[in-house]
Amino acid sequence: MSKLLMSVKKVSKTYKTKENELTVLKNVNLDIHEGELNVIMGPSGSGKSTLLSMMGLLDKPSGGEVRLLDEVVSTHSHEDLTDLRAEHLGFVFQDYHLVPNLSALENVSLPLLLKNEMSRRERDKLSGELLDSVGLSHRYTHFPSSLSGGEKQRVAIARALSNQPKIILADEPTGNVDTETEMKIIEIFQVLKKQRVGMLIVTHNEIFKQYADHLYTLKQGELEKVV
Ligand SMILES: Nc1ncnc2c1ncn2[C@@H]1O[C@H](COP(=O)(O)OP(=O)(O)OP(=O)(O)O)[C@@H](O)[C@H]1O
Repeated sequence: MSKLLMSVKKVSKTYKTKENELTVLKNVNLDIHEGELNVIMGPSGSGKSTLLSMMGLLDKPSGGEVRLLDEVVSTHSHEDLTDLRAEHLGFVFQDYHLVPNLSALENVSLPLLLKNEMSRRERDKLSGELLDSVGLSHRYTHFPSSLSGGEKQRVAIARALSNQPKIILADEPTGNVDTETEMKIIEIFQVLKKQRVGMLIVTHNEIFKQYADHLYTLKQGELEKVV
């Protein structure tokens, strides 16, 4: 059995507003092992992005726990979680979250700059290689505003890979792309699998069904294993 990288145990999430409470996740259990592609599908509003935020250590569950490398991390401080994210996780956001006044190369370099372990030259080299690998060698100096949706998506993927994370979490990674780019992105995930990266993708795109090692559906906050 391959190594368990991350898991959620009995996770629930309730959003509280002044008027009411909305329980979005109910008793969710999920494991991410190295080299495995996990795919979650489910209707809009079923809680997919919420679950991904818990696993990306961007938000805390109301109940249950999130474990990273066999340590409970959901109780850690905000600062600790920021460090753990930088060290172990690559996150691809549904709406890219690129920094508008940085070029494609600078956006990809950003996690490396924050980690502060490489010279500028090394950062640029690695970031350039990552942009090459997602087919964007001709877009190093472009700002997000002059990139297409699919190009932004690929910059976001390259950025998620730049700190060489053990785990990739991706929210609708083929959301705005044409078929050719979709295949490129799937190829990237296949390469990451070979590199033993553990992945969780939430998507509406049925094409991922055929590539998933484990397929789940999330319906009204309840996760069900399909494969
Ligand atoms: N911060 C919040 N406060 C209150 N309710 C929220 C908050 N974030 C999400 N929700 C609600 O939680 C439910 C689940 O949202 P979520 O974004 O996780 O769904 P999803 O499955 O990712 O949807 P989609 O496929 O459309 O992206 C929705 O009803 C949403 O309105």
